[in-house]
Amino acid sequence: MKLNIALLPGDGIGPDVVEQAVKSLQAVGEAFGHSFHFEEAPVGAAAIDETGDPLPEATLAVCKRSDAVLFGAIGDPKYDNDPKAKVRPEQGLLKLRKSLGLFTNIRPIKAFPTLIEKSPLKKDIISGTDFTIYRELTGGIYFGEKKLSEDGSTASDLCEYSESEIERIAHLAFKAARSRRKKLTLVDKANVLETSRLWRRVVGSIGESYPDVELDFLFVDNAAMQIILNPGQFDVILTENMFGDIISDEGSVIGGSIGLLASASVGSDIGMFEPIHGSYPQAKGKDIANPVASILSAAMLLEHFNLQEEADAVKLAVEKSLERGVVTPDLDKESTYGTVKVGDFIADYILHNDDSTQINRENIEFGQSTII
Ligand SMILES: NC(=O)C1=CN([C@@H]2O[C@H](COP(=O)(O)OP(=O)(O)OC[C@H]3O[C@@H](n4cnc5c(N)ncnc54)[C@H](O)[C@@H]3O)[C@@H](O)[C@H]2O)C=CC1
Ligand SMILES: CC(C)CC(=O)C(=O)O
Repeated sequence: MKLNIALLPGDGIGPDVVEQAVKSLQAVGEAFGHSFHFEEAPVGAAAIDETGDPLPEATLAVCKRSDAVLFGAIGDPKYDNDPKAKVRPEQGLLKLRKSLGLFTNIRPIKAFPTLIEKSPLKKDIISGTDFTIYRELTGGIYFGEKKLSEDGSTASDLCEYSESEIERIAHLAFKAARSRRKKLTLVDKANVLETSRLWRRVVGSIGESYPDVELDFLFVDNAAMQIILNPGQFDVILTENMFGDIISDEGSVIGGSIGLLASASVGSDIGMFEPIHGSYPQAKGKDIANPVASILSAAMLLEHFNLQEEADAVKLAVEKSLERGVVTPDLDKESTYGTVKVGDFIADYILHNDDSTQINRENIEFGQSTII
């Protein structure tokens, strides 16, 4: 298969981790006879520095002529600490998601047996955890009108959802639940928010077309507690934009590090594959960032094109790195491995493991990421 992949490394550790994901994809190309062509473009603070725009037209054009986008992270303290900044790196990512029609962000959360002792949570609580968050990505409060009064003393952000925005992601989430353990939990704040009550009505009504899927509802405050109290109860979680952003960072504690959590943003012809973490500016260029989230995002990219065997080869290589202790310091403070060495190990394993083409999927801890 030939794929044109737009590379948007972005800011902070984005370039560090995307470089490792590219190595893994190149190894897959070589091992399985695919041709991946990469075209890089600036986004975020890097793009503001170059052009004044966090998503230059030329970058959007690169994405639009690609088959898929591999995204790193955006964000820089010089904007985070300036409440008056008119242009921000984050606007680039939001605009990109909207422009590409990426209304669903899929975030798998698992407890990996090899890392079970790394989580701050108790082993018996987290073992067997395997759920996926379907986060709405192009609506809600991140996209509503923002206002600041002239004297700067009052501010507001509008949270708005339409039936059709809820329907399209709800169908994807129900289909995912149908292919998994057949349970869907809608996380909202319907006791307070009108938008949440709309979500309940629309999702409840769509649920009638999926009678084989058990649907339940949970307020987001309770969900935040349940995710670390009893994560095994969840199969697919469906939620709006901001709640999904927050509870998935919380879910990353289960796996042991946010540096492990990958995601796929889908909705139109071009998918975007991105770690859930941010630009972790303190670690930029220090060779300490965990590249696994970016590498597993590349595996989700492969699954998106039905290259399951290839995605499995990447996941197996990641598992081997974890098993053998080839991990970054977020997972082992004593580790002598950095971002590059972990990336090298994984790419090398993809290339040289003799049985990589006959992987027994049953033995792969990461399983399938349920991209529908
Ligand atoms: N999708 C994106 O591009 C996102 C961008 N951001 C931006 O990132 C910047 C930093 O935001 P923070 O709130 O500090 O979130 P962050 O996710 O960048 O970092 C939070 C903490 O998570 C850990 N961490 C994150 N990625 C890691 C990795 N690959 N390996 C090891 N540890 C890792 C570190 O302990 C770090 O202090 C901000 O400018 C923010 O706006 C934040 C979230 C998402
Ligand atoms: C615009 C982003 C910085 C919001 C975010 O935290 C995310 O979507 O991961």
